[in-house]
Amino acid sequence: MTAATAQAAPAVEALGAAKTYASGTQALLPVQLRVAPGEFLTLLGPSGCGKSTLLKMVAGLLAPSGGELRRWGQPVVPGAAAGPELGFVFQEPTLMPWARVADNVRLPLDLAGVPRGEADGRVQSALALVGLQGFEKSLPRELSGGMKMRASLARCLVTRPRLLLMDEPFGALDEITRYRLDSDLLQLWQQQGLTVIFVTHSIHEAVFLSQRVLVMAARPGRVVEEVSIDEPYPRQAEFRVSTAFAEHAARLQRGLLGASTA
Ligand SMILES: Nc1ncnc2c1ncn2[C@@H]1O[C@H](COP(=O)(O)OP(=O)(O)OP(=O)(O)O)[C@@H](O)[C@H]1O
Repeated sequence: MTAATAQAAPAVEALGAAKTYASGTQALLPVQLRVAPGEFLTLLGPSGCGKSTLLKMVAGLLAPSGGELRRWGQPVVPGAAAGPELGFVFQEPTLMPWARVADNVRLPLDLAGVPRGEADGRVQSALALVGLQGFEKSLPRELSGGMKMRASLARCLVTRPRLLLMDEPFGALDEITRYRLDSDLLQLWQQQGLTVIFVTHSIHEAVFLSQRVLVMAARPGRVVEEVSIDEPYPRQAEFRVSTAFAEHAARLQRGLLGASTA
């Protein structure tokens, strides 16, 4: 494959990707999905609709039981190291409690054998991107929940990923902190030209962030609707109280309700 075809390939494709666990649970019926480079896509749905399952299959952390996943045109090999191009942010910040912020953020570079001088420079840049300059020497217990999540995001950005998979990253935060992190994430997404697949239960978070939302339903897990949030960026706080925002939220709400009564 040439560099030109890699550029043209979708960032992510799911070609009938499905998952039935060994227990017999149909976590995800076959999904057809194409995510363009630079897109912000959100998976929205209730607990158990297969959001994490789909994200883990895209990351190669979980093998599909049917169909295929591709990243940048290449088949995803389950269990194979994804490389620095992919970042995965979990709901829990999963920081090493005994290590200072800078050491936590440098971990992926240490594991990859990046020389210390270069790694330290990249850690500084990643901390600046998430607004944590000055907290290099802090321990995780000295940080607020939002700051821990920023550190976790910095640890992900330090490898300079092109694709960010985010599994309810701000779900445990208070609403105001979450709004702030949502806004900062959008800025990062635009600045860095990232492709993002974001998982949430929150209709409002989905509307605020996304270009496109896949509405999902449970038992069995499946995609029931695809909704475009055709609103310009940058999206300011006022967008949250606009009529357009309310209309998009109502549309997603109807999609979720329709799926739960179907
Ligand atoms: N390892 C597993 N073995 C068996 N069943 C599983 C496993 N992981 C998930 N499931 C089941 O698959 C379904 C989809 O789970 P998944 O975690 O993907 O949903 P989700 O939408 O991400 O839920 P949540 O929002 O609660 O995280 C659920 O019914 C869940 O119980």
